[in-house]
Amino acid sequence: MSDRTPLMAGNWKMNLNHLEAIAHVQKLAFALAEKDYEAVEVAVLPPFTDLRSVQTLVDGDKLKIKYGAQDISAHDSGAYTGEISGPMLSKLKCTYVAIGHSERRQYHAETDEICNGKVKAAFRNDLTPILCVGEGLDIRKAGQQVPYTLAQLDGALEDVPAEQAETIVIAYEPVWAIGTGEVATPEDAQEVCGAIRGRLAELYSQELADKVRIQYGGSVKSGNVAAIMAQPDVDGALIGGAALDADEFVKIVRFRDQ
Ligand SMILES: O=C(CO)COP(=O)(O)O
Repeated sequence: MSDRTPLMAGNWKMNLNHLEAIAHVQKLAFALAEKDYEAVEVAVLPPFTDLRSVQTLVDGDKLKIKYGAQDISAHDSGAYTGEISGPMLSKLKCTYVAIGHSERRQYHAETDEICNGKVKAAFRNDLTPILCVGEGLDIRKAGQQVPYTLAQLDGALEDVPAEQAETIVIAYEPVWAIGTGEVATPEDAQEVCGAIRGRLAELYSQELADKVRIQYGGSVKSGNVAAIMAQPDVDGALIGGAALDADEFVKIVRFRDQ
């Protein structure tokens, strides 16, 4: 068992307005106990428009729930209509920012180069990137999931120094398992998460690789989380649909009880 603290993060995607966000975080705060936060780091990634409301609640009640954004601009300010900058997110005391989620890669044509710019913007602004990588079904069928995912990792980490890379979170999310109910087997998750850790050791050092948390994402639920978390290189989960149900999310946080 590693000494990496598991990170359970709820990616709300484009769900829950700011009033619903407040109600949801209040439910989580009510259900979660001190011992949960000691065992697991708990985070939510709401839409941008909810972040101020979540910050006010977390700050006001000194909650231990962390929060962050689902995307970030590669630029810190300027004429970039519709974008949200790193300084804006760190001013709202965000801890995390998801970068390169497959839905952003697919619908917004985000390349590894764009992700690299966003990873650097996050670090420049004291935000921890949750870098999402993972293959589509065609790649999986061709048995190319490891080289494909490692190439995404290499691209997003280009010129990122070790002192920054050691704090990054990597989320391995096979695209074919997202929102489909088709969860990867624990062995599938371990194969790629283990390869990611191996590549971090090659790019940086084994010591650094041993510090980095690697999450699995894709149809995680209370019923399958324990088996996935039992894998040696899986240090948490990035949860989509199941994170919108507070009771279910709390059960996932308590994966050791499942
Ligand atoms: O994309 C995901 C989290 O970022 C996973 O989504 P689901 O848990 O809904 O499959």
